[in-house]
Amino acid sequence: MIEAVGLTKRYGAKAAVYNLSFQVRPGAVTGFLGPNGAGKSTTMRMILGLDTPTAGTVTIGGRPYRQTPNAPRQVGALLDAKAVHGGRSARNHLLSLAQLSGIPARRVDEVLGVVGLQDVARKRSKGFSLGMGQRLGIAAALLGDPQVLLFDEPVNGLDPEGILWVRNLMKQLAAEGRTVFVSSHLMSEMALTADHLIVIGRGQLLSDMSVKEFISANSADFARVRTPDTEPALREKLSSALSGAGGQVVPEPDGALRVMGLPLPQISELAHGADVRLWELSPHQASLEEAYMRMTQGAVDYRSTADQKAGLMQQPQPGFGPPPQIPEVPQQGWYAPPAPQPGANPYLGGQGPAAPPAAPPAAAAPPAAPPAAPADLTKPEDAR
Ligand SMILES: Nc1ncnc2c1ncn2[C@@H]1O[C@H](COP(=O)(O)OP(=O)(O)OP(=O)(O)O)[C@@H](O)[C@H]1O
Repeated sequence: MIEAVGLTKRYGAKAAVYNLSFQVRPGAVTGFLGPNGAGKSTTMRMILGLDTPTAGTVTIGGRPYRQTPNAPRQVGALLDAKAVHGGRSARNHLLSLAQLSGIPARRVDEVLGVVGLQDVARKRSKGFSLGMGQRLGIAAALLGDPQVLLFDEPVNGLDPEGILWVRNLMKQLAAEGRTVFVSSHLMSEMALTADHLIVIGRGQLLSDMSVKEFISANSADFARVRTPDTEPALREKLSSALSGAGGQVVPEPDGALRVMGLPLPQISELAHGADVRLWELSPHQASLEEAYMRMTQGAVDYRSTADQKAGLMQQPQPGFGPPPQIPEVPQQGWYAPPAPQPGANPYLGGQGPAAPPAAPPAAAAPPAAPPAAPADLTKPEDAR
């Protein structure tokens, strides 16, 4: 199990991660979601001992990564698929990692088969596409047959077949009882892959619950009602009747009305009572993607000005309540468990208990992939 308690990382005045507490349990795929710059990679680097927390702790199986005996054998990670010596072949790259951790060379051929790179195993990786690089990074993570796996954006650059493959691989690894922690900013993909979701925004915890709970907590039922396009007055009449009965009514771009807070039969009765004919009355549920966008929209750092001008920014969708705001001063008990230490404003430098920013490790490469053990997920061994 991975456990973070009050995890905080500051880079000078910037709090990349602030007071983050969560657990990642074995036997499940846990999706780690958040918009660009939310702090996902920083958190993963701290889990792997590649960055030092400014405050708080993060452990794997009860110990910090760097104090874990044979850590590379316990934990495999894909952090940056480009962190590969481009002049080496895929096989030689994996062989060098294997040798560092005492992994037998036959395991290299096994994982090359698992990720589908056996045919290009002797080609230099600098000629690899983004997707092939991702597969090589995943092979390195699997090399030691570890019980704990971290993948930072593993589907980045993969085609649909590759995305499906990664999805199934993650599920299979979790089904084998492993701890699988996968970062992404794609809610739709995580909804298909993950059992549990940890969502962060601007370094803080927004949500920590199962996918099932996330869906029921964040998707809202509503009705779509459409009156004859030829008689706009009927739409206004119906809108007033529905609002008068306590419904929340919002016009949809195509001329229909979105109605929250009233059951379908009551909407029908109200329309009948107002003498308004209906062309459509249908039940809907907001998508998970929509719920996620809604949840994180207060925590999006980067947004195109063209999108803003074109009105393409995510608009608040009715029915979800006010969007969660990242508080200026973090409040104890606000989504996240209470801070182990009283917090200061993470967005103001030089205040509070912040330690000086820790120097990142010289090499931001994933930990060497660790020694082999019997693998359920591999293909039969190839003869060398
Ligand atoms: N070494 C660093 N020095 C200064 N700031 C950093 C450093 N690493 C990360 N940051 C900042 O910390 C914040 C979190 O970055 P991080 O890469 O962890 O986010 P992320 O959720 O992984 O984003 P993305 O989805 O875009 O990869 C960002 O604002 C980033 O600019």
